[in-house]
Amino acid sequence: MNKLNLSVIPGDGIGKEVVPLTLNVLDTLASVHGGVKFEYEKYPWSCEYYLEHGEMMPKDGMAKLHQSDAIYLGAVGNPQLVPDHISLWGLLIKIRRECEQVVNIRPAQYIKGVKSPLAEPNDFDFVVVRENSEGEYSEVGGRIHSGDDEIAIQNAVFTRKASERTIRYAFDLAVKRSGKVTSATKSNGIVHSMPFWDQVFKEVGTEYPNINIESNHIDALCAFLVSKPHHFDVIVASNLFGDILTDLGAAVMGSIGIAPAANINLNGNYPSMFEPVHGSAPDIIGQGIANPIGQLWTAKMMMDHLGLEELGSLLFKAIKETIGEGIKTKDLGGLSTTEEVIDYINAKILTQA
Ligand SMILES: NC(=O)C1=CN([C@@H]2O[C@H](COP(=O)(O)OP(=O)(O)OC[C@H]3O[C@@H](n4cnc5c(N)ncnc54)[C@H](O)[C@@H]3O)[C@@H](O)[C@H]2O)C=CC1
Ligand SMILES: CC(=O)C(=O)O
Ligand SMILES: [K+]
Ligand SMILES: [Mn+2]
Repeated sequence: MNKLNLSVIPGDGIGKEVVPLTLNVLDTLASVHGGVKFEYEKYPWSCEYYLEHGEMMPKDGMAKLHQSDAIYLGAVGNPQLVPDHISLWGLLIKIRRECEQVVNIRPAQYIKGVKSPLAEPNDFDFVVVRENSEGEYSEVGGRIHSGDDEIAIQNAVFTRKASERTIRYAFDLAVKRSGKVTSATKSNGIVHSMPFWDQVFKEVGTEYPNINIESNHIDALCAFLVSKPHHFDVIVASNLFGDILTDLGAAVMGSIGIAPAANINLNGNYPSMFEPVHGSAPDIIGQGIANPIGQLWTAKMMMDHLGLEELGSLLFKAIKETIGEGIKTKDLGGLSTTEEVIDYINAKILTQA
């Protein structure tokens, strides 16, 4: 029996509603497989944990995570209890950084049965490769003075190492897909880091003569994701640009409740982390209507990452068929609860296996 140890962090808000239920689906997948078992280490780290302990996770928390084969996280953030910059930097971003999860992979594709707000979604299928360790998400800066004289300075950090490995990851992915990489830039307004990013993109691109390359300013790229999402294959972006593009990707799919993400460690020293694109959705907590598909599609990415591609495919097929058969939560225009969607997907997996 291949035992896989998963660190499970439901986090806040709908993370707590969705993550525990999706573990049932993981168990179903394991039972179907027969040769694999998921063992869960569950951690209550969250904003409530912060109120009790004064920190988002304990001092030895990171060492515990390091033991696992993967980290499975819901969402972090409850601004009513803890300011977002404290909760996210104390847990989500801390894990991304300390586990050296240097790229964030976020696919978006047209899913039959999900009503895209676009008149002609044209079967789009793209992946955003987001730099996940630096860029605009930086602690470098500070605030001084007060009142009318108050100043806030926030520095973005772009290293050759991180830019290059992100861009190279995007090219390698494009080799396996349809052979096109689009870089998100803003070198007309951001005059140091973005021309640098463009230069690295061009340099790495010369190593991939068979890949088509293009560069779009982030503002135009946002518009193109709405007007012609089918044009794109792999999009590579800095941390903030990638963050924004992937909520947009989720929106053109039809709901942020279905969008998945994978924070990937590339050096093998620490586990990767799987968490959906969405946050803790405070506006729908406690109603039983959170869409579990984002979390489950994320679990599919985790299966693929753990070398269990057949389970990943089985899960994705069950997800698509469930949506196709109209078993959908409110955000997708359906009437089903979170639990009903999960139960249906579980049953699908069992009948198809
Ligand atoms: N990776 C993470 O853990 C992230 C955490 N956050 C945090 O989450 C909190 C809320 O942030 P928001 O900006 O409101 O973003 P959000 O993604 O939590 O919610 C945006 C909108 O999408 C809806 N939504 C999100 N996920 C859904 C799902 N699974 N099913 C149905 N509807 C869903 C929400 O109800 C809301 O109307 C904040 O504390 C924020 O910092 C935000 C984004 C990512
Ligand atoms: C924080 C956030 O929105 C993200 O990393 O996706
Ligand atoms: K999340
Ligand atoms: Mn985001």
